[in-house]
Amino acid sequence: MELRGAGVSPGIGFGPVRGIAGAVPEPGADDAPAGDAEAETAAALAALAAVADDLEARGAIAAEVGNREGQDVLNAQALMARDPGLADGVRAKVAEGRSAARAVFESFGVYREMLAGAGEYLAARVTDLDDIRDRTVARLLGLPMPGVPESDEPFVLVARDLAPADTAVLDPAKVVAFVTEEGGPTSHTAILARTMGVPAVVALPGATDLADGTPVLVDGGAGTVVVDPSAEIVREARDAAATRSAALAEATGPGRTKDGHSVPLLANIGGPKDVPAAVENGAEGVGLYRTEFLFLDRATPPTDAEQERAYREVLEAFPNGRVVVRALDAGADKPLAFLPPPGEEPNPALGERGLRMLRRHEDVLTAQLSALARAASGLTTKLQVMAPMVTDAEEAAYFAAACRAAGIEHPGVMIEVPAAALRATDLASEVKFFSLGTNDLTQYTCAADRQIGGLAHLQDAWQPAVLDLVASAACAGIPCGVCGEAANDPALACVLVGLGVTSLSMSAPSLPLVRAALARHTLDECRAAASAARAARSAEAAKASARQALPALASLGL
Ligand SMILES: C=C(OP(=O)(O)O)C(=O)O
Ligand SMILES: [Mg+2]
Repeated sequence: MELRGAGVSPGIGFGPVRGIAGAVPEPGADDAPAGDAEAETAAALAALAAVADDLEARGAIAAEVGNREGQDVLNAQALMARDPGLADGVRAKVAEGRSAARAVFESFGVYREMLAGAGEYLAARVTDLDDIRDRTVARLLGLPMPGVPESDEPFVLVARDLAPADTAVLDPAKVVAFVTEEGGPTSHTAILARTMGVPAVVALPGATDLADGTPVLVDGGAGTVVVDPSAEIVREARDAAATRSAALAEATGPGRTKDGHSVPLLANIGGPKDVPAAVENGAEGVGLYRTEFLFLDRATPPTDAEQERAYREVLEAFPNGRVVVRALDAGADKPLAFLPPPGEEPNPALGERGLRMLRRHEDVLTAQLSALARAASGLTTKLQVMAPMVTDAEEAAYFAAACRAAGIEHPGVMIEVPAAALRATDLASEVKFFSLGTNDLTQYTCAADRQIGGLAHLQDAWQPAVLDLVASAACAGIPCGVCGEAANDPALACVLVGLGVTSLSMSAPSLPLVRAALARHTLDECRAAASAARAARSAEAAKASARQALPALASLGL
């Protein structure tokens, strides 16, 4: 049986399904204890100790894969599980006649209330506490562990959607593919999958009905999931992937078309931990440093020193290149605990986010820009800083002034609001460069929330209307890159270059294929593909006619 969703991260993954387990039920208040009070207490304390051990072991794994923040979070959780006050609470509840699981549940309840009422910082830790409680109760009741499953063998992770917290401890060596029921091509599950180089299919209806252990073959390029495939199908898929890798290994060096037109190929990163993959894949610099990962899952902003360190680490990795850092893009699909929207927002994507949020919290913007300026001082790397969610020239001028005040010489703006693309020449007189955020630009052009899987067909940067807006921004007279997910698609990358885009930034694993696709086509062929795509009347037709104008794609198995 073959299921079809949206392929968002190319590659082949084969393995048994492991689902993210659902919620752990509350143990009944009247559940009878299984043994006497002593045995029941011993069982509860042993479960707490086992959960703490397990959290520490997962922390060590997170550290091994370079995720030190993940390790800190898990170690802090282990400490909570080992809290002597918690153990006393469990003893007292068991003495009152509760079962081990119920005693654990109620003892956590006392802490939960204390934390929830103790101010913003501690309230944010309630989720961590609930996670430890659920893990302990699951262990006592013999239920599957909540969250990302543990497995000794590689597996295909299946979930409704993946939250950043679910993925903090993912070991890329264990997860051979992601399949999710929700999430569009530009959702953060998709972005994460591409960053990790893990094949992924999203927006697959019924994905969570796949039983644990079912073998599946995931094709993250085609968007298909073959359930229980024959050995021959798996072998063929792996052979095709190997042929493609061999073709890719041939394309090296800076990005350029067949006739030598230079198109710098840059990487999208979320922090210093993504730099090695960018370098390995030949990135000529960073085209989008998403700084919100530094601010995520914490109740206060990172300190000035912490920010400076994270920025400098990235800048130092590209002494001859450029690093384009995006100022904090909080709000909508990237909510931050310490920067909540000012009120209820029925449409968060149209609310206070990006530069709008930074203007409300100018101290956060100023601190970030100063940390960036300090991080770059004395280095040869070219630091460029851009603002997210900019609508008009006044906003662009505001951001450029803030950069200048901090000593940053190359301010730019993201073009992700249709108004900004339509009036690109107004904005171009205020800043030094543009970077097209095609994820949001597509969301806003097609009025299709990027977080809704059912609208995947409209979240397609091949939509001719999106291509028109790209062309409008690209001819405004200043350098104009693309850092949205559109740049990951080799055919679309050629079209973007044909539209006048001057650099492309993408997830590191996509660089070789895009480099190879550009190297096999001339600038004129890219221009012809761009014209053909803009002349089409649907995304599908645009893609089909562009492909006809890009004959060498077939030699890359595309
Ligand atoms: C690159 C973009 O930003 P993000 O995906 O982080 O919103 C975009 O919108 O295209
Ligand atoms: Mg965006």
